[in-house]
Amino acid sequence: MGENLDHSTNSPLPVVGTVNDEENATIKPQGPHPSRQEKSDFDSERRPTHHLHRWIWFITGPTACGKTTIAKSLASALKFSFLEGDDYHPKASVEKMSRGEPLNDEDRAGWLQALKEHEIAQPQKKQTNGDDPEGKSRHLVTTCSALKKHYRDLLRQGGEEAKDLRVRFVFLDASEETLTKRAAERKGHFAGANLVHSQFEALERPDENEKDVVVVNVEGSLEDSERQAEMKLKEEMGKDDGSFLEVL
Ligand SMILES: Nc1ncnc2c1ncn2[C@@H]1O[C@H](COP(=O)(O)OP(=O)(O)OP(=O)(O)O)[C@@H](O)[C@H]1O
Ligand SMILES: O=C(O)[C@H](O)[C@@H](O)[C@H](O)[C@H](O)CO
Repeated sequence: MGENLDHSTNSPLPVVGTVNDEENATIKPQGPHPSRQEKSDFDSERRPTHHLHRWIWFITGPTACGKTTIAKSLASALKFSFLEGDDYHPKASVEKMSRGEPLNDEDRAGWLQALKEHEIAQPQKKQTNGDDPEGKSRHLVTTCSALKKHYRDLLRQGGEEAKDLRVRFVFLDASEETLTKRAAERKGHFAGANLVHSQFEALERPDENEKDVVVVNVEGSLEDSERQAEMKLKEEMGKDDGSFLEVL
């Protein structure tokens, strides 16, 4: 788990980087969107407007639902930047969760605000001609449990304030029993199985009015969950403007 920042010292936000190791460097998006012409047909005059949008996907759900695992897989597959939302929890919150004690709204307020501000502050990647010299996409996949609707509303607000942003959510859906088992089997994570029940007590599942939430059932294999999530993200981004976003 990455370094946890203590917001009282206003420490700098963690550097956003891409999950970009050798093995992933060769991963290409799963081919152009069916309606998409070959990249060679897309020169600057005809490039669709969707390049103007910045996408931020929040991978959400209770502890051990797979936010970090699936977010990293998505960032690799889409060549988006990855951000571990847990790194924004102040040290006191991490210690509290390590003891199996649930966070409350007050504990989460500063954390969510920091994530919201990062959404807006995310450095705008200069529009290039399709090369990506820095290897860092301006599009982001980030983890955030976002257990309650008003937490999600705060993050949505960040998107509205930033104007060029498309903020979307993936809710990783599994039973309390499954997540308790996974949390117990997980090694080296500050949150254990003793935190899972309180997560479900706090959880407000996204309702049918939250149209910007994609639900992924993660009861099956990890590979199946990752495949489902990638397919649903691409479908959602393609719907936005008729063609799958050319990710850098
Ligand atoms: N279908 C699945 N989807 C996601 N994770 C799975 C699946 N099957 C098994 N796992 C395992 O469950 C664990 C999920 O842990 P992970 O740290 O990614 O969850 P998380 O939601 O980020 O947790 P936290 O919120 O506590 O940081 C991993 O060890 C992962 O390998
Ligand atoms: O809102 C919360 O209570 C926390 O963000 C947890 O849901 C996270 O998942 C954390 O990583 C602990 O596992």
